[in-house]
Amino acid sequence: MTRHTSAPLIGVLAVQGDVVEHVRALTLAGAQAVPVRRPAELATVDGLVIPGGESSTIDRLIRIFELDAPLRARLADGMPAFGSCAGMILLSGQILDGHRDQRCLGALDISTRRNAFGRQVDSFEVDLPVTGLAEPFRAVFIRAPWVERVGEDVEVLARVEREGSEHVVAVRQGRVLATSFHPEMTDDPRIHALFVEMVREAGSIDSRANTRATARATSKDD
Ligand SMILES: NC(=O)CC[C@H](N)C(=O)O
Repeated sequence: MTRHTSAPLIGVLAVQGDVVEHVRALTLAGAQAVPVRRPAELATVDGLVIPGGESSTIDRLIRIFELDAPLRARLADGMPAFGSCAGMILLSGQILDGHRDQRCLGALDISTRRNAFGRQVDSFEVDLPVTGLAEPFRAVFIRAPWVERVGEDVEVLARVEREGSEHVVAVRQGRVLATSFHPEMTDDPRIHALFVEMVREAGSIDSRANTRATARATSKDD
């Protein structure tokens, strides 16, 4: 599952949403990127992006494609993941203003409010300072969520100010990254590069742990 080359294999969940844009951004950021539609494809990737789109539709399709259980299992097992916009909603622990029956994957200890900034006409762009990036990032918000509650293990990477209030719009918790905005819709690969680095780091930590486990098992056999 974990490769040792410098280009990790990163999947983009491809049931609905802006898959092609993420594949392109990941490739620019130095990863090998593949669409993921089947459990067998999910099993081969070192990390996964959940794209922007419509979170309740993606949630429904995940279940129809029988990806729900394998996805939860891989996330619980420490697979790195990055969600943008609808992807952030799906990775959350709680959805506010969700569709009836809409579920989330609980990989981030956050509560996310859907369509928090208003309707489609309220889509906007700002130059956003993001922790870990030297220069502000041109952030594109489209019917975006914001993060209303952040658990204590969650690091806030960015906040945006709208109409006099500040809202959390980028977070990281361990191996899971999420943004309310769409870095895949710009030509700037820095957020994807941050995620590719997280995947590389996770791969080398896991392979060191595997080496130690093998060494322990071998020494027991001696
Ligand atoms: N651009 C987007 O991904 C929009 C997200 C959408 N409003 C949802 O609830 O899923």
